[in-house]
Amino acid sequence: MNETPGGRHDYLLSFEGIRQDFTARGGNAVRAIDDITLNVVRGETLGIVGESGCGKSTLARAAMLLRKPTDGRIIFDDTVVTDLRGAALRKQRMRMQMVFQDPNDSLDPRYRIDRSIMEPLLAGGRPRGEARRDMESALVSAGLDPEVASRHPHEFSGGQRQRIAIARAIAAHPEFIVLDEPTSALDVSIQAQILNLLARLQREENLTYMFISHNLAVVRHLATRVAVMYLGRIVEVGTTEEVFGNPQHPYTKALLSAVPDPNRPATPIVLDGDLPSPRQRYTGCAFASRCWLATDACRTAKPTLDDHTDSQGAHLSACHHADRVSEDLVPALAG
Ligand SMILES: Nc1ncnc2c1ncn2[C@@H]1O[C@H](COP(=O)(O)OP(=O)(O)OP(=O)(O)O)[C@@H](O)[C@H]1O
Repeated sequence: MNETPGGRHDYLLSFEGIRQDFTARGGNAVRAIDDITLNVVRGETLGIVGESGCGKSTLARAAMLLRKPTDGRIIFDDTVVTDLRGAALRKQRMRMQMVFQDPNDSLDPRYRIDRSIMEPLLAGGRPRGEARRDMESALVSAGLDPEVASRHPHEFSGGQRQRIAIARAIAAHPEFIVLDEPTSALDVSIQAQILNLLARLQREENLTYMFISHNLAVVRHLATRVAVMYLGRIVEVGTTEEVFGNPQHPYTKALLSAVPDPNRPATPIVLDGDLPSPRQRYTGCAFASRCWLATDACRTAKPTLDDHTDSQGAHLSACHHADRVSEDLVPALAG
């Protein structure tokens, strides 16, 4: 089901039934992501939120074609990219880039900045003169003096290093960037600068972002739409306004309850019950063991992502009781 109005042409990237298992010695494999179908709309920032271990990074790595999923396919701009190999895969990878939480993951401490930025461009077939020009203009776009090119990463602060990592990502002129917790390791005072930089670059370069973060306040600020993950599945997706303002899944409601809101005192919902293991196979809803709305149906039938608005599929929730989530039915668990 499409979670936004419009057709395929509106989507830059689509996950279709993506599953990722990691084999384990003895016992069940870990199912890190489980049957994810999700579209990324051109020009948007799609926020991906959820607790540690819910599969956000695995989804990001799948999007970047760093690992072939166990099942399912990824479509980028009308091409099925999950089967690409060799030169075609390298060419595709130039169209998509990733910014990591730790800039050191993309900057080799032994290399000068110019080498770190230019190497992937040269590997992608860009002539040296052009690669140098792209490197310098990317540094300027990222708010840096092109002179930094001749220096090494250790000569810079964390915030500047993240600017360099962002310059490296945009130098390839990608269409799509996965931002994996890009500000989590930075001082609060620097975080806003980096978020503003990312927002400006998105406008200037027509970029589409997939933005992974634990920080819901930051997601609310930057994302156009939000997808909420729980144990490898998308449990809710919709516009940021809809998901934050009118959550339709109990798990989203619990996550949001811990975010300070100037308009109401925070009453965090404390989730009882066991968090199932990603090795466990279950028949019903993965959240049922912790959910205050759970009924027998939730323990036996897996809920699918369904539309819960009148607005042409803008807001989907995988909950048998989505229509009851907005009701104030959680007092027993409010702590
Ligand atoms: N290479 C791997 N081998 C085995 N298990 C893995 C591997 N990578 C991830 N997992 C497991 O898959 C699940 C999802 O992990 P993932 O890192 O994608 O979650 P996450 O939401 O990004 O977590 P975090 O926010 O802590 O980074 C976890 O149970 C994790 O232990």
